[in-house]
Amino acid sequence: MTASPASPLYRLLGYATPWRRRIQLASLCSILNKVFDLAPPLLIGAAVDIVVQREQSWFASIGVVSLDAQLLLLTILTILIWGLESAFEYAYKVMWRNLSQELQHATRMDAWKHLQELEMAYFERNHTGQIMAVLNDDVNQLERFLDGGANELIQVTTTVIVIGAIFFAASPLIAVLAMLPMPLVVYGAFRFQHRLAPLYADVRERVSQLSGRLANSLGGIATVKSYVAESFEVRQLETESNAYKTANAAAIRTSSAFVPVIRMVILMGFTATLFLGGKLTLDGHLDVGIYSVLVFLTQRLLWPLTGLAETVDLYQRAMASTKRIMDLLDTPIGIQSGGQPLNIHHGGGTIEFQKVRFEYLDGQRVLHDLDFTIAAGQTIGVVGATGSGKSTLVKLMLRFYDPSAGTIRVEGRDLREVQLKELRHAVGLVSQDVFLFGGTVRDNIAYGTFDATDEAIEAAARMAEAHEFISELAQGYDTMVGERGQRLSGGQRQRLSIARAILKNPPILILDEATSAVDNETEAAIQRSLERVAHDRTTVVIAHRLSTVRNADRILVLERGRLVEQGTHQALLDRDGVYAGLWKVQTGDRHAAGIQTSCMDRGD
Ligand SMILES: Nc1ncnc2c1ncn2[C@@H]1O[C@H](COP(=O)(O)OP(=O)(O)OP(=O)(O)O)[C@@H](O)[C@H]1O
Repeated sequence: MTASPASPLYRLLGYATPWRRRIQLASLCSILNKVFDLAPPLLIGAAVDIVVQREQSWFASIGVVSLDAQLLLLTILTILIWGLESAFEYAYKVMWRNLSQELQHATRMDAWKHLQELEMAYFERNHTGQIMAVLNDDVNQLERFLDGGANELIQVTTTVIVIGAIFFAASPLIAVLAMLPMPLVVYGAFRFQHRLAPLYADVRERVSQLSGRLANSLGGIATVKSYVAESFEVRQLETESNAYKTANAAAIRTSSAFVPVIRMVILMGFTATLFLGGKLTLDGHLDVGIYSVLVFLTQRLLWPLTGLAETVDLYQRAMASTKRIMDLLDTPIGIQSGGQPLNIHHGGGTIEFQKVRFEYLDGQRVLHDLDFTIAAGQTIGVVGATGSGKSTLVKLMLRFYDPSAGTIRVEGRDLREVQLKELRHAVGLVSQDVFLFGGTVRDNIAYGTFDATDEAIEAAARMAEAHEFISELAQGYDTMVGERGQRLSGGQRQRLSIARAILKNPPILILDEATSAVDNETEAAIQRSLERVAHDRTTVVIAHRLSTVRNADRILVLERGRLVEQGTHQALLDRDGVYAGLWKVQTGDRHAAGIQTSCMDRGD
């Protein structure tokens, strides 16, 4: 994921621009609630003032002389203030909570949408579990902060300002002494925040490592079991979990020190108010009512400031998470769609590779200057030893990656210039790694052709020779296939994936080892259906079993990323080169094939 130098808060505010008005309104409600919440000590002061000063009280000075009227006014003010405090409390809670829900939903959905657009190379660089941690844990941290933390920060600031103003109005001298520790508190909070930031960034990173390990291990649970590696997996997770615990311990040590330190600093202000205010009152320089207000208010200052630690803590966690979410959102899309429409019709679909070179991220050259043309409507076989680059060829045709050099054209257009969605709509891929989604048989066939009718789905299944086994399942087309299609056999899964490609009805069909996981009988069945399907489309068939491609119009033979031979099955046999060698191996003429295969293994 990429990183931006701007602060996470700044980036979050930029992201939250559409919610700005509502954030301002929620902030206003938080402020007003706090202002009314701080008023009761003033009411107590007024009550003391009334009973001590009687007709010389502050209320009397504004014209309410009768003691009964003063008490009545005090009662009305109290009801009003408490009523307003409650009303604003309700308003800010509803607003902040709804905002937090909307923002968490929006960030998750935006991150997910952005992820869908990212190229395959991104998913090779970042593990699934790590990406999931961003979409779950990090988004939840942000939600938690907005749920309560944002309001806390606003209210603490309001408290300091309001109480500061009252102190200054009551007695500038005491105000200065009481407020003296304030800069220390704020400085302390920022210092802590500064120290906590990298610690929480570390914690977030550990969470994603942990989640990565979990996803990886659960994904390979059958391998774990078959290799009796359960205790190895437990130890591995223990390492990650311990790292998470240790990272948290460092953060806990620092964040826990905050409250005691701040409390001692505040104590200085409180004792100054208590002592100096008391002395001034005894000497007759300060009214009893005002003294009681100041003592109560210093208390009101104390508690929110100790709570500031937790809020800073929450804030810091949220910012560490925000950074990761924003980094994901800002990751540039490596494979950008071109603007031109493709408009391939059935029977069309010429594919040209012109001096195509390719390397994956590790920089190892996998394809070397490939040059070939597949005419529209032809069936082309691609064969070659394991690792010779056959599947890579397919990934380039689908633009999962772009070539490092050279050009791939479909219908004469450079793939980089055509609309990506149109290109991928035009290509149907049946690969050796069949992926079924948790859902019904019907859902899986209709994946990608979401508006297909039941009749069309059944017709595709019949063509893929899948209808018969589907009909025998307990719920037919409504049978749940389980996670990744675990409840079906490999051959059944493969037939569903062929039905899926048939339903898509693309002008170009790519079969990457489509029959590799099935028995001979199933292969024959699949072969029959594929011949029917390939009839009016450009078809690329990648196969290890050469019998699968012997009827192809042309066969391309790859060796270590180079196109070493091409021609029809018969022409290649006559040539007696690499292909002929492979054919002999597969048809049982091992002796004759010995020389050829050893050449292939060496890559000569
Ligand atoms: N995502 C990747 N990152 C780095 N290298 C890769 C990646 N995928 C494949 N390779 C490498 O590219 C080379 C070609 O792989 P490719 O999958 O295209 O071969 P293949 O001919 O389809 O093999 P097979 O017949 O075994 O499926 C191999 O050396 C492989 O290690």
